[in-house]
Amino acid sequence: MPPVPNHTDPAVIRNFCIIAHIDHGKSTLADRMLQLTGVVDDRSMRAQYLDKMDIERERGITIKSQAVRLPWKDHVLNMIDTPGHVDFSYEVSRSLAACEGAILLVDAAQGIEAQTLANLYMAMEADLHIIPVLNKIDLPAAQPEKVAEEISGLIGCDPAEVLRVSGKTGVGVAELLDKIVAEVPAPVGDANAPARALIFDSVYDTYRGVVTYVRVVDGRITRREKSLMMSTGSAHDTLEVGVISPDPISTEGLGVGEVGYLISGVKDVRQARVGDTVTMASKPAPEALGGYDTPKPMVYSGLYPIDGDDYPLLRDALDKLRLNDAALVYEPETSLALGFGYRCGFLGLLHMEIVRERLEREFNLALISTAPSVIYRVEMENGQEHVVTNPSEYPADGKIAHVYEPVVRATVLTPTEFIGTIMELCQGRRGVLLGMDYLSEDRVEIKYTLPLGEIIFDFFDQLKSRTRGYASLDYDPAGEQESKLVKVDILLQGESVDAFSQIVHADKARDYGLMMTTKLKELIPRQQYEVPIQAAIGARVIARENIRAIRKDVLAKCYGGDISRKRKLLEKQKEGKKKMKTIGRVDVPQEAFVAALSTGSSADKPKK
Ligand SMILES: Nc1nc2c(ncn2[C@@H]2O[C@H](COP(=O)(O)OP(=O)(O)OP(=O)(O)O)[C@@H](O)[C@H]2O)c(=O)[nH]1
Repeated sequence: MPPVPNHTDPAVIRNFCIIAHIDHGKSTLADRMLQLTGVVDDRSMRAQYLDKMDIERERGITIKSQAVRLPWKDHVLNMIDTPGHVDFSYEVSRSLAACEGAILLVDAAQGIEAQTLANLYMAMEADLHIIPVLNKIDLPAAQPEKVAEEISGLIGCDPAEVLRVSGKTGVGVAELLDKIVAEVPAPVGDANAPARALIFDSVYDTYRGVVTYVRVVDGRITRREKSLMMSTGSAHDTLEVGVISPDPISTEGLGVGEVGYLISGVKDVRQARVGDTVTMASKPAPEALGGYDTPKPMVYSGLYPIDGDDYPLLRDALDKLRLNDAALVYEPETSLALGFGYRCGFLGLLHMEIVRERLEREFNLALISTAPSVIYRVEMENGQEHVVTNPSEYPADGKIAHVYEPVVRATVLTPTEFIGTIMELCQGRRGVLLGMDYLSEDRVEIKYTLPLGEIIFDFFDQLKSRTRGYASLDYDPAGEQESKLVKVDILLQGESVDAFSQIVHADKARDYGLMMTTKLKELIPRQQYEVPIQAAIGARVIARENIRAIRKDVLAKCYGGDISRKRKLLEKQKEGKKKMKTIGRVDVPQEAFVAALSTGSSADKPKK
């Protein structure tokens, strides 16, 4: 591996990122760049580099290099990775703020998709120089002419200017690197000013503590002095400063325009949050770099261990995850039906799924999660206001004046043949059409305002199945709207089961009630007496099912007077009952909760 030139002259630095829809080939192109610039040699590319990543992954240390330094013809290129999903859009915007240029990568066989647009708009807002690139031109299905036209329509360039590359074969990648040097502006900053560096990522590494990825804007970050986080005002020893290429290489410091990492005595990522500014404690900058924002949860759900004894384990696991996830919030919660658990707040559905999956996989926990809920704002007639993230906190009916729910502006990109079915889906979810734009003859961008609460169930799955996977979705928060919302309770033998309560639009209350009562009728085994299952809004019952009584005579088989056999059977029955939760007088098996609460929804999953 050639030595990494330790340039500090901003004139030779180019900071860029690659923005693309999922699967359009960002990682593959990045791999080719690593190879072509000699950062990873051809032989070790697969055999060593990626293998090492696997080991890292297994051991749970930092998996990805968030920013890689690539030497290219007397220049230093810093490639900065951006998280690709809407849940993390604040973090994307911070990564973009660390760059001067962006490669807009579009799969030549797929064309522009929803996240291509979302990321492009963010890059344009950050004033980045955009280099449009068509990828996968080696594919027989590639339609470079058509997609180049789409891109040119979007950003107003000449279709002939759109570079054509293949991340797979490496065609065009050297030209792309040359173009980055030629077109992306060099960073500018004041080398003599007090240091200011933007944190664009922060990860917890089991061995090294919090590793903070920074882009220096002014001055110099050095390892000899204490560093200071500007939003918290806390100073820490600077243990190590360096660049990544692709292994961490420690350096004396980082100057204007440079991108690298910083390790300080920070204990968890909340103390070194994405978007914060780092300065040097000896000569602190008077003003932070703009735009620091604390991530706000959008979706809440209760997480409960299936085995109540695992509650302390769940608490430890959440504490550990928090070291690495500044956006995760949680507080203890008790449910009559599910016992002790935590109410957790997430940035979105994908974030929620990732957290749950990590808890189950990394910490071996079996969990029940309650239906996701958005944040409702309830104004009472007496002027009081409640913020409700859990249906059980919803104020009792009667004195409610107004209820507000969060809405999003959603963009769906689709082949024109699916317009009808998509509109039907959005309308059914209380969507309001904002407009339609044709990207080409057969591809269209449809914009809707939709309540967030309508998207968090199975919207994405519905969209994918109705369009055979051809439509893509992206959405941004767009404030709140007043709606006619009600809380539907589910009662077993007159006893409300908090885990099943849900806040829904008044027009959909009956559907929800019917769905839950029918589902539960199937899931709850017959008891020794009749059990009514009711759905109710306040005292008004809107749906009802009955589980008929059965008297299961377990002793019937025990003819004769074999008393020990009788006892065994009775004990076995007692064992079985332990796995039941008792609601009032009704025994409900755990599986019934799990099954009744599973919505089958899943968000757009990134592969990484
Ligand atoms: N034929 C062909 N396939 C490619 C090319 N680039 C990427 N692929 C394939 O496309 C798929 C997605 O590529 P990735 O590089 O993982 O895509 P990505 O954009 O990084 O995906 P995310 O990380 O999930 O956003 C993989 O199966 C790649 O092998 C290319 O130039 N030609």
